Amino acid sequence: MITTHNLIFSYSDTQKFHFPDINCPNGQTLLITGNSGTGKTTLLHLLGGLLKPSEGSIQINNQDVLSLSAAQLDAFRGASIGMILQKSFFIEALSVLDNVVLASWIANKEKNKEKALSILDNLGLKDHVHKLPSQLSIGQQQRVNIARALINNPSVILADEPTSSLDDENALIVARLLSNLAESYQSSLIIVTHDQRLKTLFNHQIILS
Ligand SMILES: Nc1ncnc2c1ncn2[C@@H]1O[C@H](COP(=O)(O)OP(=O)(O)OP(=O)(O)O)[C@@H](O)[C@H]1O
Repeated sequence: MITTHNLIFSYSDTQKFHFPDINCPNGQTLLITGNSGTGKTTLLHLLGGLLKPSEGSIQINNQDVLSLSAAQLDAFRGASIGMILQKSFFIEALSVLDNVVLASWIANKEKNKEKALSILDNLGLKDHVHKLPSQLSIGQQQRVNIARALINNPSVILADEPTSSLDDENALIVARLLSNLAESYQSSLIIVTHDQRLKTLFNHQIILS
């Protein structure tokens, strides 16, 4: 469950973002759309604790995220937030499986290989786990990204343009998959996108202007 109240952020004196309040319960998907430059990625980075607002509050499962110290926030992010960024950043020398296992190691010093295999299997990547990321298609790489974000059972999944580099078929597959996984894991899923194809898929939407 993630909620925000009165979030305000500025990169400079001339540009101030005042974001609408967010309320995304467990298991629900919220789509945040808006034209280029309206602050979608900025908002996602605020929600993920990568940027700090000048005003406002963010609560994740009743934790006031902005009251945490930098070290506490790092630990909280690792345990509670899964981020799917627009570009995939893999360790290219490691297999798909090891890239996913590494994410659990970073968060809690556990090498959870069985779970990584099970998530990759759920995502239709069973036959690709021992390949290098560069040997996969873009759509498959995006699914590895999703596996990596889910390995620690995050309360909140934040996805930045997860479908914009995908063709129509893969875009719909990835969007539905993400939403179904969020529901079955009872995570709150927030997708920011300008991908018009997703607009018909989700009931809960906020448009930034
Ligand atoms: N690090 C930064 N320093 C200064 N200004 C920035 C920075 N990052 C983004 N901006 C500005 O903030 C505004 C919002 O950027 P943001 O990336 O959040 O928009 P967006 O809605 O995600 O855009 P797009 O759909 O094009 O990705 C833009 O005008 C951008 O130039």
